[in-house]
Amino acid sequence: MIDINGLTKRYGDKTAVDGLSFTVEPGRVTGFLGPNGAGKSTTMRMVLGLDRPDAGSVTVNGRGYVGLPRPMRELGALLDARAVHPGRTARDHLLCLAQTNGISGDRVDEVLRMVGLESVARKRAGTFSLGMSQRLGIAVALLGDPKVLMFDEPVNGLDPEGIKWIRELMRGLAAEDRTVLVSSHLMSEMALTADHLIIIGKGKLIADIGIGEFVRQGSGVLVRADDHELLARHLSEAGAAVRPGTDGALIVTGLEARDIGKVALTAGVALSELTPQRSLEQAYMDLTRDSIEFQASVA
Ligand SMILES: Nc1ncnc2c1ncn2[C@@H]1O[C@H](COP(=O)(O)OP(=O)(O)OP(=O)(O)O)[C@@H](O)[C@H]1O
Repeated sequence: MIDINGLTKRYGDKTAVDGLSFTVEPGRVTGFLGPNGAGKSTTMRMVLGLDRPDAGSVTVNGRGYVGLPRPMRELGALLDARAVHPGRTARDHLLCLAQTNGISGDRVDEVLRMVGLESVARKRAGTFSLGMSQRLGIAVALLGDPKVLMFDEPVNGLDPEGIKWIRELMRGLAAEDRTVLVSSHLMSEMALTADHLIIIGKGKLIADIGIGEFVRQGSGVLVRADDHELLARHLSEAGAAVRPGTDGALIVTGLEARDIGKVALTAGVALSELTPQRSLEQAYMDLTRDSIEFQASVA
C-alpha cells in the first residue's frame, strides 16, 4: 500500500504538488491521471525519496521508502527508462542492481524472460529503442519481486503489441494482490487498464474514484440553462441524478437528453446547452479543463 498524506512540493514560486492525499490499495490497478505538468512524476519521485516534500508525508507499506532495509524488494519503480548506463548490457545492468540488493542472478534471467528481452540481454542498453528501454525499466521494477509497483507512463514508445503486453502485465500483478500505481495522461489507456483512478490537476486532487463510477458519471448529459436551480429541482423530481459540472453547468444522469428537454419545457426553463457526454476521454477533459497548464490557442 502507498499512503500519501498532505504532500506538497514547491520549486521556487511554482507549487508542483499541492496538499495531495490519497491511498493506493493492493489488488487493483490504480491509474494516476493528469494533464502534462499536473505533478504526477514529482509525486512519484517523492514516494521514492528522490525529492524531499515541503510538507506532508509518504509511506510504502507503512514506512518511508528511504528507511526500508531492502527497498527493491518492497517497491519496484519505473520512472525514467533512459536512466541506464548506455555502455552496459541489459543483463549487466540488472546483475549490478541484483548484487547490491541481495537478489540472485537467476532472478535476472527470469525478469529478462518476463519482459521479452532475452535475445538482446547481452546488447548494450545504449543501442535500445525507447520501447526496449521501457521493457528494461520494467525488468528493473520487477527484479526484487516487490509487493508494490509504480510505473510512470510505461506505454511511452511501445507499439500496440507492447501496449497490450503492459496492460496484461499490470492486470496480472494486481491479480497477485500487489499494489500497482501507473501514471498516464491518456484516459483512453487507463479505461482499459485501471480499476481505480486518481486524477490530479495543477498538483491538486480532482478525483479519487472507481473506474465503474467514473464511467457511470461520464455517461451523463451536460446541461446549461437560465435557471439551474429550478431545473435541477424538476430533474430530481423526475428521477434524475444531478451534479454540478464546470462553469455552472449541470451533469445529469438517469434521463435521456430528450426527456431532460421535456422537463425543462414543463418547468419553463430555457436551455442553452444539452450535450450527451461523448466519451470517457471527454469526461476526463471536462474534469481537468481548468487545470491544463499548456494549452494551444485557437488561431
Ligand atoms: N526540478 C524541477 N524544477 C522546477 N520545476 C519543476 C521541476 N520538476 C517539475 N517541475 C514543475 O512541476 C510541475 C509538475 O511537473 P511533473 O513533471 O511532476 O508533472 P507530470 O504530471 O509528471 O507531467 P508530464 O505528464 O508532462 O510528465 C510542472 O509545472 C513542472 O514544470
